[in-house]
Amino acid sequence: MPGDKSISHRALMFGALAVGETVVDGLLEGEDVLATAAAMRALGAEVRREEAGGPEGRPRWRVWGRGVGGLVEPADVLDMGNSGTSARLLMGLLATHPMTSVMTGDGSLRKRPMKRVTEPLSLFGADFWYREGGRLPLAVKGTGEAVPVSYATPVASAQVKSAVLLAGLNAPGKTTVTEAVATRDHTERMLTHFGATVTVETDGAARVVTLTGQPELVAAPVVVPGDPSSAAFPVVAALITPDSHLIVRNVGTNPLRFGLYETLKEMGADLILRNERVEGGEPVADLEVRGTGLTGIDVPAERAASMIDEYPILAVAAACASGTTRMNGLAELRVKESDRLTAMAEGLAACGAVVRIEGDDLIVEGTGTAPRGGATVPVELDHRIAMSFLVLGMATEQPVAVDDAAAIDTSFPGFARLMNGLGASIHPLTETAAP
Ligand SMILES: O=C(O)C1=C[C@@H](OP(=O)(O)O)[C@@H](O)[C@H](O)C1
Ligand SMILES: C=C(OP(=O)(O)O)C(=O)O
Repeated sequence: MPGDKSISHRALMFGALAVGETVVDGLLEGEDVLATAAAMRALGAEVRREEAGGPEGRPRWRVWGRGVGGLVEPADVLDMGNSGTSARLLMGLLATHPMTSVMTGDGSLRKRPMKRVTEPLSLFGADFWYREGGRLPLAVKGTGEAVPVSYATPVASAQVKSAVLLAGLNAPGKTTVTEAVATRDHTERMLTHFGATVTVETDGAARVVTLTGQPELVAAPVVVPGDPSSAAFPVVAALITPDSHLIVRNVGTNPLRFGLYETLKEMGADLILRNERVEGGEPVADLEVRGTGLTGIDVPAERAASMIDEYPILAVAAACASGTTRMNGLAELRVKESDRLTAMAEGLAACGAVVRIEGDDLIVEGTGTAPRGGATVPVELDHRIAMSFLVLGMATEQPVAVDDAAAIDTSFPGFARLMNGLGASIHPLTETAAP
């Protein structure tokens, strides 16, 4: 599996703030992470790639950091491409550096809401200018005299939590984020790994995370595990293809990222974790899966944060399962790279599935066999929509097409090659000549 996207972004950002050389193996070389790498270079860090410097001749990345508070003003606009994580986490860093930066992104990112981070970041003393609705392009004037902040996140979002914690890195005293539902904790884990003091108190599903500001971050090696959000595609492909048998090696199993696999097991998936171990502070395992059929279930809203990027591919699994699957509490899907709730409902319906949206819930009526397929689905710059419908096409009678597969490279370079090696037939459609 390609490296974990969330962990890859953080390895580059924290490496750029640490003193010394951070060596990163297994970095995801997707466009989103490359946008973070370019931004960290523009902010003064040295970031280098060695073609075959890592284990088994894989690329190795090295980052020489500038110390907490040591980033320099970028000379040009920072282009975060398609990546919400790059944009929002970086805004946290920029908010507490005394300089002015301008940020933009692609047509998808420029539609996504940024007030969810600019509002808490203003509490540190930063100023923001943005388009209507808090949209990119955006300018931030960071403060050199930040005050620490205590903030309760109104949305379950690891990006909001992380943006506040990263701003808190360069504020004296304790910055606290309270979240009503736990979201992925890679920021907390990796900041601790780099020497920061981060405490986490839990109260039922809620968490209170406290960071002590202005630590000296010390360079530390990072081994990036395989991305469970990417592994979801071959795993579901195997589950919806009868008689499949697949082992996916080295997949991160962090419990705050593992909701999809829990859900698939509840749907009756033959899914076994092998060789469970801890690598670089994160739990990993090999996943063994067999295609033996799935049954629809109710997926509780409380689980959404632990599988937020996996609903498109879960909806595909549900369309091939027998019985009703109800996915509850998906409001956040409307503000991803596209409106994923609508994209899945419309795309699955075009492929012949029975599906509906009720409020923020997605309901898919499975018949025990895959829907017929035979549609071309608009991707709207959303990698997960593209990959989900291509996987569906492995099980349908008629082929499924997507109108643009380029976005897949943001998180899963080599997706088509890998899936074709498993028996898929993903290929560009040849243009028919104009009459
Ligand atoms: O912190 C992160 O690395 C991410 C958090 C999630 O976003 P939200 O915080 O908006 O839920 C997720 O969708 C994204 O792919 C990666
Ligand atoms: C939502 C996603 O990423 P981001 O928010 O970083 O664009 C994703 O990868 O599905």
